[in-house]
Amino acid sequence: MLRADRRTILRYVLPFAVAIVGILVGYVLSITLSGYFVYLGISVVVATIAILGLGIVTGSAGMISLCQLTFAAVGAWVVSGLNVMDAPGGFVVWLVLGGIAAGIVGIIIGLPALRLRGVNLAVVTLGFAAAADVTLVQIQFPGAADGNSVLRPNAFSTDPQFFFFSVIVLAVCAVAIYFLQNGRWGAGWKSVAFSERGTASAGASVSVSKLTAFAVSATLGGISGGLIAGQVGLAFASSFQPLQSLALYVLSIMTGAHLIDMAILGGILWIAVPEILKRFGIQQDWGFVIFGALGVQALASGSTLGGAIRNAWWKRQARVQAAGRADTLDEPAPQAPASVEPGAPLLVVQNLGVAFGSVKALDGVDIVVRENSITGLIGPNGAGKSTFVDAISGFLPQHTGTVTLAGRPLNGLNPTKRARIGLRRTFQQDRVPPSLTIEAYVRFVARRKLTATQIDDALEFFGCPPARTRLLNVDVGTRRLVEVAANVLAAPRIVLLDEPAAGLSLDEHIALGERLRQVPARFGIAVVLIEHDLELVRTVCQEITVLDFGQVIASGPQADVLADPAVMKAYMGETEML
Ligand SMILES: Nc1ncnc2c1ncn2[C@@H]1O[C@H](COP(=O)(O)OP(=O)(O)OP(=O)(O)O)[C@@H](O)[C@H]1O
Repeated sequence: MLRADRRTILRYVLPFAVAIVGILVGYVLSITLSGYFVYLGISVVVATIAILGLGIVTGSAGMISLCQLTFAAVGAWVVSGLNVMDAPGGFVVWLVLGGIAAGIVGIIIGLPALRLRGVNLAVVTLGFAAAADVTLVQIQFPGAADGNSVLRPNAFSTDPQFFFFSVIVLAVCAVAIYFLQNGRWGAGWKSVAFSERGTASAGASVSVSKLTAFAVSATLGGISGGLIAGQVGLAFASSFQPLQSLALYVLSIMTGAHLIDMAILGGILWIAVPEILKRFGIQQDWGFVIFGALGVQALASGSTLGGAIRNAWWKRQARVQAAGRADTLDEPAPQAPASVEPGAPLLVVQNLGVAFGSVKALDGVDIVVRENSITGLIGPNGAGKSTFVDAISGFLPQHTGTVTLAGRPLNGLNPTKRARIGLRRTFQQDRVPPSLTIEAYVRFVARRKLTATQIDDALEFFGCPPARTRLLNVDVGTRRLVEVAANVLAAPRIVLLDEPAAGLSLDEHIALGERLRQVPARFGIAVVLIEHDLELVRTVCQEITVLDFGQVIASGPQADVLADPAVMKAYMGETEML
């Protein structure tokens, strides 16, 4: 395993090193390329910035945006307007202001994304692009009518110099995006793309994740538009048409433009395809047909070029690492610390009821979970266990009855707020975003400062793979363990585990049981374990509550509950089986 401190250094130093190399390459190209290719080079860089931004909404956050060039038009408009006004600060300041203005428009356009998905969101964004296009044609860009050309920065006034300037802007944007992608925001974007419920239960706001994705994406769009204004001098609506935004979208989903190298490839294709057509004497509009065909292929295959290449590489790496390491889950659990006595009532549920139409999934359920305790919640299929977890964690606000955590009423709080005040849950279905590394996922879910060593220790305790492992390369059972470890590292008051052992082998069940038993003493957290596997519940839980047809039929110390004839009858159907 890579040492934790080396891992941290690599994460911070590498992106700057790559950016500096990129800038040097840009400088060399700026002094070696001939005039026409310099102009094309500027266009490639500008398109790369726009596609990189688009990749955040489409590739990272899994939404659709068909108006990236309209955000670019906002940036170009602001730069042109400030140029006409001869505003202080010069081109660089105007460029930044253009990006900020586009970012604000991005948030406004992102608002419908809080309610809309898929085709509906596509229609909204395309409608915005079409409306903006009509308006721009009518009113034109500031300075366009009287030929008031945008002034480039003094040191970058020639085309080769402006190309070099654009490369520097791209490098700055790329480093910023790298850190955003690998920070909380990026984890939020990837999480929301995979599961909104999983995102909320990690204490993150789904709305904030979506809006930040739109804002950052539009900001980059605005910066690219500002650069276009500097490149051409006089901006016109024809550079920002909705059809071009559509083609840009196609390139972003085809290449996987949230990845910086793939955004560069997208930028090259954006310029190269029409250029090649021109060389062969074919009308450049045919480029849209080619982009359309590539888009259909990308949507049909469901994967991006960048994603496919990286997945293949990571799978290979995972195989090499797996060969060199014994499976930690099979190792005996760490030495148990002294067990702690359960404390005061922590989670108090009174008269909880949930109805789906005429089906009463929960009816008058009372449960008390004490601090530092492990309570098992069992019952046959359809008894209401998952409904209970959903109601307690805030996903079923229509429930009746009251729920308090450490005396604080939870009624009316959404899942994000409940997670933030110390009530965490895991899911029966896989809600762990495969596009993250284990470490990034753990940091996202934990929502608190953790050293690499703390993460490594907790992962080792739960028998998870090393922190750098991609979740994509981890089987579903192990992903559940990572989910448990991450939620425990969040240091909540209580964690509700919905069938955490599903997908694990028998040996792994036993190992997990041993580890869960130690959670209250080791981490100071109360646990509610929802399980079908009675052996696991027997091993782990002091107290057990049994649900049947949405009602509590028994509750109390393990031995008493499991000996209860009503439980035997309801849970297993026949008494001999318990
Ligand atoms: N969204 C829903 N709409 C309608 N009925 C539902 C819904 N969710 C659950 N139910 C019903 O509520 C009851 C309780 O379901 P729930 O999934 O909570 O049971 P469970 O004990 O978790 O079952 P399992 O062990 O199979 O996961 C079942 O009758 C189920 O069909």
